[in-house]
Amino acid sequence: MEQYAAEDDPLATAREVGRRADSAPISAAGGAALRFLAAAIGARSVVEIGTGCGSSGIWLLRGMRPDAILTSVDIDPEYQELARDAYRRAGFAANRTRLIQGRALDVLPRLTDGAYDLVFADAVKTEYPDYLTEALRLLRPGGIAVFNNALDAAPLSDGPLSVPGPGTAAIREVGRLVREDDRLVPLLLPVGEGLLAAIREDASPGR
Ligand SMILES: C[S@@+](CC[C@H](N)C(=O)[O-])C[C@H]1O[C@@H](n2cnc3c(N)ncnc32)[C@H](O)[C@@H]1O
Repeated sequence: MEQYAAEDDPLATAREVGRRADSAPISAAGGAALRFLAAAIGARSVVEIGTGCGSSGIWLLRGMRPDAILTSVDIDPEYQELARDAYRRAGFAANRTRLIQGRALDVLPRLTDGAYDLVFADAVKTEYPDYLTEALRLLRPGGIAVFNNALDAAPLSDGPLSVPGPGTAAIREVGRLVREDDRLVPLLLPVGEGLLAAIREDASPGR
């Protein structure tokens, strides 16, 4: 499964740059799932939380419509410069991306309510429940929130390593919040690092 999605030169280069910079680029399988989801809903407007060195952004842009804009937030301006290079190498014009430098929880409240088709979260795990709150405000009805590293919520053994850290506890919490929210259609995809996805349902009468 992990090898099915192949990375071409721009993606392989972005991964290598990200690996050297220690920015934990998304796996090819996870990226392919992001591309699929963006394409399935014809995404025109996407928010990414955690630009890194551009790997997930390239996957998202490849699924989005040709005129779509990726808004990507990261606290680290150097990562964002590397991401800008990665998007350019992948053939995307500069006006297809809006890179905003800052803390996610400072930047997200400034973005417009209901204006986005997809929100992808891949930054601070302990902030995932807050990202969910922001995503539900940012998404249009029918839009999708996606959280990376969802499999970190599942301990692989009963040994000492299975004691949940704060990141693990937050990922479990966001999983519970998504599952128990009647406004959301949840899906846990066991690809890559694990993607927790949720469609924000249309709340119009008659549904
Ligand atoms: C796992 S990496 C993102 C990888 C990227 N999505 C990719 O596939 O290449 C997490 C990113 O979150 C950023 N980050 C850390 N704390 C942050 C914060 N408070 N607000 C926004 N971004 C933050 C880091 O600088 C890092 O680039």
